[in-house]
Amino acid sequence: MAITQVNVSQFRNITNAKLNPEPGVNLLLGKNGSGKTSLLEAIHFLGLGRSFRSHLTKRVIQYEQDAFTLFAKFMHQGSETPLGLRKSKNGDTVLKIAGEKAERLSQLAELLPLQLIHPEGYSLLTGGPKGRRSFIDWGVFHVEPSFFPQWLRIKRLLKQRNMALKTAKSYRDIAYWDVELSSRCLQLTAFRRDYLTQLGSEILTTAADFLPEFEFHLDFFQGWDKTKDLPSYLEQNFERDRALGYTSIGPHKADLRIKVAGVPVADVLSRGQLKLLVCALRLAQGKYHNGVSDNKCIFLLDDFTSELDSEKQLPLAKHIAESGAQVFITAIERERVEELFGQKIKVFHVEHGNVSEL
Ligand SMILES: Nc1ncnc2c1ncn2[C@@H]1O[C@H](COP(=O)(O)OP(=O)(O)OP(=O)(O)O)[C@@H](O)[C@H]1O
Repeated sequence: MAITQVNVSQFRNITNAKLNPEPGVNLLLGKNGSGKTSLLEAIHFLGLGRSFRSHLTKRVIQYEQDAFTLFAKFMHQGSETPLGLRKSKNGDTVLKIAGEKAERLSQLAELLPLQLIHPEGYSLLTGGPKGRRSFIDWGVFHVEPSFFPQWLRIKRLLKQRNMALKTAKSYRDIAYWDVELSSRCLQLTAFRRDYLTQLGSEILTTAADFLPEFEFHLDFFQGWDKTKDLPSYLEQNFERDRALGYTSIGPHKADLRIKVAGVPVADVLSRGQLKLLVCALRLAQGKYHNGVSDNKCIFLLDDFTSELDSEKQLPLAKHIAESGAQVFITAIERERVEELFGQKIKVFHVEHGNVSEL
């Protein structure tokens, strides 16, 4: 799985750019503010249908323009597949996959699995559980085809249940929702648990390469007390949920808790150490994915040479090389990246939003 062509139009400071990346290491080289991260962000958009820097589309559309357009070709199941995405300020989205109009942005994630390592990525560990749930679900989504429809159905059932809670006089008024909800929640939770059981050892060995001084403990919180039977626990929580106006237990509350000596990592690790741990999590997930899927994951590394000290850059380069994945790296200077990844690097020079191949 590799991107063979990317065209970017009216995206941040990039008016028009075309790249033909290598299946291996691609370096996006340029001065501060030249547009390196914007290119990475455009590739991220193609893989996930959203930015990693802003949730507002209008922020990434070039100033004074109405829309951005992205186009890519990538190798998929032995043939080159085209992909196009256009997003407008008025909210319109046009997505085309292999020449056909596609309805859901989630189809992008199926086609282009991406792992991003960037300077603000440590919020995965310092922020709320939502980011960590997405981390787990990224992996489950790619290995378990029935995960996504299951999750969509659960979200719908929860919405209906929450609406019903507002008018319910007794538990009998919402019991109807809980039969289907419970069985689906249990199945989804089993998917997550199985996936984390597989991924856990990959995470721990990768983390030991970056932070050998710590012994990490991973704990999957499924979203409710695991000793409780979900259907009866939902019933027990009825009064509380009614008072809150929403369902307070379930897989929508799940979390991946990572601790050192019983303490959450966010409370003990330095910011640099948190960044290293997030690197380890993303690398482990990408490597695990590449071991079980034919649709190989692509790594996007934003500015890691100025973010990680030189000793810690080594395990990062080692794991990327081992994964055999395509990688896009932004940097201000090329020497260190060449030292780490060898000479077989394709270099693109970025200057004032213009991209040229060196
Ligand atoms: N919507 C937009 N339209 C046009 N230009 C924009 C837009 N949003 C941001 N910019 C500008 O795009 C430029 C490129 O930003 P980018 O973050 O890609 O730079 P970079 O090369 O990664 O820099 P650094 O090395 O400093 O991180 C910046 O000058 C920024 O002000």
